[in-house]
Amino acid sequence: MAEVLKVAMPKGRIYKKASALFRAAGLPIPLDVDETRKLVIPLPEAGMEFILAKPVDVPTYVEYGVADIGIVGKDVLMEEKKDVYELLDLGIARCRMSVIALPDWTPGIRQRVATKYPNVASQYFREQGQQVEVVKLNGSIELAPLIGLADRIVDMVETGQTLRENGLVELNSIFEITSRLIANRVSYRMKNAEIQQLCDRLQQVINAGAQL
Ligand SMILES: Nc1ncnc2c1ncn2[C@@H]1O[C@H](COP(=O)(O)OP(=O)(O)OP(=O)(O)O)[C@@H](O)[C@H]1O
Ligand SMILES: O=P(O)(O)OC[C@H]1O[C@H](OP(=O)(O)OP(=O)(O)O)[C@H](O)[C@@H]1O
Repeated sequence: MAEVLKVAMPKGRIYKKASALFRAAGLPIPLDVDETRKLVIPLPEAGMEFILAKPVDVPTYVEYGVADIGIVGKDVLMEEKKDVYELLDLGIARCRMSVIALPDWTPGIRQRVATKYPNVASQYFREQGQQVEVVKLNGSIELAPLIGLADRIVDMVETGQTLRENGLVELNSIFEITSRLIANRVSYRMKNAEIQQLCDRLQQVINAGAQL
């Protein structure tokens, strides 16, 4: 008998794209479960159970093994550095991590950088040999240079609309972001057949270039 796969699914912008990818791979997954208040969703027909999580917590559930697999942005993986396997690049929720400032920004001796990703930002500026003070914020990061909290920010850019509407410029891009399929190390061995079958089905859809 095939084992049920416990899947940590991020609520929010990734959910719809990820569930569309699963459906394209032939799995009967509902479109709108993230709009209910229910957090654990049994999906017996798909051989799965969804755990609806805050995106940043997905690697934690997977590392601890309460979820066998999960879907998460590369940004979160780079920031959290959890002990999980990264199995597949799903190619969805594409954007980039960038350094952003007001157009009149100039390099100073010691500058302040605001971000939701303090580990990513600290590592980047260390590698660049730049001394900066990193301030952690939890959202609306673009506010920081506008109101004088920071000289630069490290944040995600997709369409560039947020930057344009706030008169900010992208100084440089640090890395590209897409969502990834991750697995718990023990689950990957114990439920290998189920996980491998899912990876193969998803890979086929990704290779076919389905527009989700
Ligand atoms: N503008 C964007 N375009 C494309 N992908 C994005 C964009 N912003 C975020 N993402 C991707 O989607 C993931 C989840 O983003 P989302 O905004 O849903 O979550 P969050 O801001 O962490 O959650 P919450 O709003 O609950 O705090 C990010 O980790 C990133 O990989
Ligand atoms: O280039 P764009 O298409 O404008 O997308 C980029 C914006 O999207 C994300 O914000 P999100 O919507 O997650 O809101 P947040 O500020 O609460 O993090 C990100 O932090 C940027 O602010």
